[in-house]
Amino acid sequence: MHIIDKSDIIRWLPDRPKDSYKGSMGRVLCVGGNTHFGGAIILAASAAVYSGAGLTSVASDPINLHALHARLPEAMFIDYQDFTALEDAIHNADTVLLGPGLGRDAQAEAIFHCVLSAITTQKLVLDADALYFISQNRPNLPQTTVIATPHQGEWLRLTGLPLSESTVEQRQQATADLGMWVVLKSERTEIYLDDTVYQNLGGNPAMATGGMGDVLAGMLAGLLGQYSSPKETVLSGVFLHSYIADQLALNQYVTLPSQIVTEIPRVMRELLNAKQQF
Ligand SMILES: NC(=O)C1=CN([C@@H]2O[C@H](COP(=O)(O)OP(=O)(O)OC[C@H]3O[C@@H](n4cnc5c(N)ncnc54)[C@H](O)[C@@H]3O)[C@@H](O)[C@H]2O)[C@@H](O)CC1
Ligand SMILES: Nc1ncnc2c1ncn2[C@@H]1O[C@H](COP(=O)(O)OP(=O)(O)O)[C@@H](O)[C@H]1O
Ligand SMILES: [Mg+2]
Repeated sequence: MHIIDKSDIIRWLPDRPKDSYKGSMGRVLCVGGNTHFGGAIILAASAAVYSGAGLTSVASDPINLHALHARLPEAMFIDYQDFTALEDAIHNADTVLLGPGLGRDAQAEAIFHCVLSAITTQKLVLDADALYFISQNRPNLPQTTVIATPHQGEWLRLTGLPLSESTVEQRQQATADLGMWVVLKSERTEIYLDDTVYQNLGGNPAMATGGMGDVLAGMLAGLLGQYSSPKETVLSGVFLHSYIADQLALNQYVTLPSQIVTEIPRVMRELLNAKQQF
């Protein structure tokens, strides 16, 4: 197992080209947020915007529209019950995040299948309730980069393998069977990328707050349109999320997911400055 190394993260961090414009910095669509869990998709979309995505849209229940725009006017909005609009939005995106706050009812299941069928070349990040539907249905996945971000409960539901009673080799085989890259979240998050397994040593108990995983999923989606290598993006997103949380925890008993979000641009700039000094 490889350990994620800060010097690699710094080396991989992309410098925004001089001729960057919003359409070249990643077009992200975040799908989720039912009538109960709007906060989950708002946090994820905020993380995508603050990670530098050029254009971010949210497909969600209309009840979340005003809350989203009050916190994140940068995001565009689609009613996720309108499947024509949803499919159009997917085709206009280069990365889709599906799952935070989606719920598990019949409407959520229909949206889940609509998104899976509409994906063509878009990279796909699956989190939360999208992973529930994967574990229930085992649908065919699109032939594109698919990244799942389960916590231990979601992992157990997906694979039947308890984290504490399985080996890395068993987990590697399980991710190969799933046909996705897997970010298996814990206090020592493991990242399964084809034949290579990485471990992230960052992170701390001040992160144990609802919404923390939604922010990670949004960061991954936001970064995917900016890096040239999806593997380097996943490793960088996991590292940055915990690195920011560790900085905040030096002075705070608990680190709120929304505080991680607002720190992302500053910390990315800090690491880019370190890169430019070499
Ligand atoms: N502000 C919001 O709107 C939030 C909404 N959320 C949404 O709430 C819905 C349900 O998410 P849950 O994660 O609770 O659903 P799950 O039911 O998938 O996971 C919780 C279950 O997993 C078990 N578990 C075992 N190890 C765990 C671990 N290390 N971490 C977490 N759980 C572990 C728990 O005991 C529990 O039974 C999702 O749609 C999610 O996106 C959450 O993201 C929290 C914030
Ligand atoms: N004690 C801890 N040490 C390190 N990281 C933690 C700890 N508790 C939570 N985290 C991190 O917080 C995130 C929690 O994700 P998740 O359970 O999906 O949250 P939510 O669904 O509430 O958004 C993961 O990235 C996990 O690694
Ligand atoms: Mg979660």
